[in-house]
Amino acid sequence: MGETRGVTGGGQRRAEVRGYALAMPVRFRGLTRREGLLWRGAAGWAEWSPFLDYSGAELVPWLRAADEAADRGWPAPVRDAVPVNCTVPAVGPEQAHAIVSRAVSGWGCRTAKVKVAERGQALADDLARCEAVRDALGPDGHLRVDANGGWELDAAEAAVRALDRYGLEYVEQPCWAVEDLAALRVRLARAGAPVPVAADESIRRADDPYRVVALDAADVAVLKVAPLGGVHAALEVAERIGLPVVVSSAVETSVGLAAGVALAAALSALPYACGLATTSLLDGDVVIDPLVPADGALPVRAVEVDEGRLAQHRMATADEASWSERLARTRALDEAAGSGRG
Ligand SMILES: O=C(O)CCC(=O)C1=CC=C[C@@H](O)[C@@H]1C(=O)O
Ligand SMILES: [Mg+2]
Repeated sequence: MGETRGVTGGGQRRAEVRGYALAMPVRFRGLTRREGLLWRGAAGWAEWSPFLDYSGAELVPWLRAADEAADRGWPAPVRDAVPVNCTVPAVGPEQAHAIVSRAVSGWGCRTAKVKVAERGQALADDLARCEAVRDALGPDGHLRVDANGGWELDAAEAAVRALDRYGLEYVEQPCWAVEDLAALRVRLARAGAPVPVAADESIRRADDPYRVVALDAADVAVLKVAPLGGVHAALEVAERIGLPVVVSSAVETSVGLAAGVALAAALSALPYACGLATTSLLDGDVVIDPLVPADGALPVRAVEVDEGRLAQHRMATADEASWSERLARTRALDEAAGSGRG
């Protein structure tokens, strides 16, 4: 063998770390490939897969989420399945229609989240995509859009009012600044088009996730387990933020998705379908029984890595070494912060 395999964990826990690399046939979040590290602890399998545009201290919550999965485990669920939406990348109307039709007929999904405001595209592209998704959903389906902060305030108001001809359940992160989210809510209400606003990046990449409440900037809070530091930490945000909550993935394998399902399963209320059906964005998985929706929902259950699948999708040795170094630097940051937490 001779491969140098990483290890992680301080003290007595020295878990073997292995990397995965999966193609993403359809570009999403600027990605055509998803990579991460996996290891197993006493409580289960952990995935640490912070996107490469995350660095330094931003990587620590992702590590705490992984250590929680491996060593502590998650809170008890209050439900045995969580409703999920399908996710439509910034593709053409025909492809969007096919993605949603497959999700409706194959998974029983009744909600679709559509990526809009993609760099290099125009509102006409978003309108055509949402028209096709509405057709595939039928009149009773739920259609939400996610701009990832891509609109300025005036463009956001124009786009949301135009896209609302297809009936929007909510618009996720229409603008980047929390102040603009608040201003947009006021404008939409005044215009008689009060499309709910969901905050995502303003929570997961913010120093203060509660500022969206202080500024009355959102109707819905989107929570992702990894950037918020784990299921327990995200539950605390859910309880404190005082808004309806949607759980969304970070496009992980079923290992990381299981944490998102655990969060959604532990929430006292779950008024919206969750963005956890994202294994379809990856060209494969690493577990024995991937988390694929049925009857519009994902089951609440543990997952086990399939050694054959992991071998098939194993990260190249050099990449695994640099990811392991990234992990070691992050663990050192966490331990230094921990000693500061002392
Ligand atoms: O919420 C969903 O439907 C799926 C997950 C999803 O949309 C995202 C995952 C990861 C990063 C983002 O590009 C995006 C999001 O902004 O919510
Ligand atoms: Mg989002």
